[in-house]
Order: sequence, then C-alpha cells, then structure tokens
Amino acid sequence: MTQNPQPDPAKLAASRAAVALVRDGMKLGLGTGSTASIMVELLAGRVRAEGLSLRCAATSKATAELAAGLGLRVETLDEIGWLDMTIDGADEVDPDLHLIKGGGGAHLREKVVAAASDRMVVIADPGKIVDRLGAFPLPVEVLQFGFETTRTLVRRALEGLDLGDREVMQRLKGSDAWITDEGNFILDLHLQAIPDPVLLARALSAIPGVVEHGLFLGMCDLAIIGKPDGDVVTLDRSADIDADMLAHEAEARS
Ligand SMILES: O=C(CO)[C@H](O)[C@H](O)COP(=O)(O)O
Repeated sequence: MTQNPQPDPAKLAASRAAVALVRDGMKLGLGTGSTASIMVELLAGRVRAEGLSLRCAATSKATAELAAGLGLRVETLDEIGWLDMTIDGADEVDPDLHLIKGGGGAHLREKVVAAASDRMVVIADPGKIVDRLGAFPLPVEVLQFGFETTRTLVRRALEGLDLGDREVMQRLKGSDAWITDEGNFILDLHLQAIPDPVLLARALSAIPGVVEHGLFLGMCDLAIIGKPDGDVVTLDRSADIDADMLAHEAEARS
C-alpha cells in the first residue's frame, strides 16, 4: 500500500532523517498528514529491510490504517504506555519550535500522543517555517454539544486579546461539518498573526466546549526541515529552552 508514489523531495528528506533516528525496540508515535505518511512508508521499509521490532501508536485512524497496511505493529496508546519518540508534521514552526498543528484535523490525538513521548520530532518542508505563528488558521476542536455557544465564547476570548475582528470558521468537508476521529467539530481561527501564543492557548483551554487547540507550545524537541535538494536543517530546542514560556504552557495545560 503506497500513498506517495512521487513524494515531495523536501518532505522526503525530512522523513528520511527522522526515520534514521529510530532504533530497534522503540515505542513510537506516528503523526498524521502528508509528511507523516511519507515517514510511515519509509519506517515500514526499514522494518522490512532490517527486521526492527517496533511498537507504534497512531495519531489518527488514517495513520493507523496506513501503518497497519504497511505491516507496522500498531497498538493503542494505552496498550503501549509511554513512547520513546513521536514523529509528526506541522503546519507552522516558529524559531522557538512552537507549532501550529491540526491542518489535517488530528491535533487532539496528536497532542495526546506527543505528550506521552520522551521526544517529539517534527518533520516539515521549508514552507512551514515562520517568524511568528498565526498565518495558518489555528484549528480548535470543539464539542458538537453547544457548538454555537462555544463559538461565541471563542469569539469573546479573541475580543479579550484584541483579536475580535478575526474570522472563526467552522471547518467543512464539502458541505458537511468536518467530524474529527473523536466525533467533534473544528473551528479554524483566521488570526493572521498570534501576538502571544501562551495567552491565546490559556484563553482557549479555559473555554468549556473547547476540547483542544492546535498550539503546541514547548512540546517539540527537534524540528527536521527538509530541503528540495534532499539536504536537511535541524532546529533543536534543547539548545535554547525558554524556561518562562514552558512554565506558562505547563500552567495553561494544568
Ligand atoms: O497537524 C497535522 C494534522 O492534524 C499535520 O501534521 C499538519 O497539518 C501538516 O500536514 P502536512 O504534512 O500534510 O503538511
């Protein structure tokens, strides 16, 4: 089962470098999206060629299906427990390795899996690198119950952060509501720029109908950016960790 007959060379380069980090016996989180799919295919190739013994938890039904179809051992996160490493894509990566994720609508499971991992490795093409998060619409997974109420509360939260004139769109699939793997809806926040991601993350997390937002702050340890010529650039958070920001994010998530 091959989904990427002619993969994007930058995504392929990043995926190849990330798969090279995998060691026999590892427990791995598998991300979602086009880059993560390339990575899963390369990983399955390594397992076949080298007979690696891996246990994998997928971040979406689509990835679970792809990985299992390629012969990887896919189990639930609870069956595996703690993971050594998660490899996932991203929609935006800033210089502090803060991310926007959820373009594929899987950020809820992606965040749970990343949080259960010793290390989160992001694989991306150069188009994902930004100076400041927010040009990509921020996905927010919300309960179907009270959806319009939650949308109003999200708008009010944005007003409180002087972002009140921004669009808060329900994500659609054709003319139907987009339904996540967990059965929820998605709001896409067209913010243009996010002046303070920590404040926004905290405000969104405090809204009862919000299940999870796509800001991944202080979670990514290593970003591997593939280049079209097949080379990669790596950005390593451990070299320059912003302790204040991490404390804020931990507080926001508690
Ligand atoms: O967060 C995600 C899915 O929820 C993806 O990792 C993100 O959208 C990047 O996808 P792609 O590799 O296709 O550009």
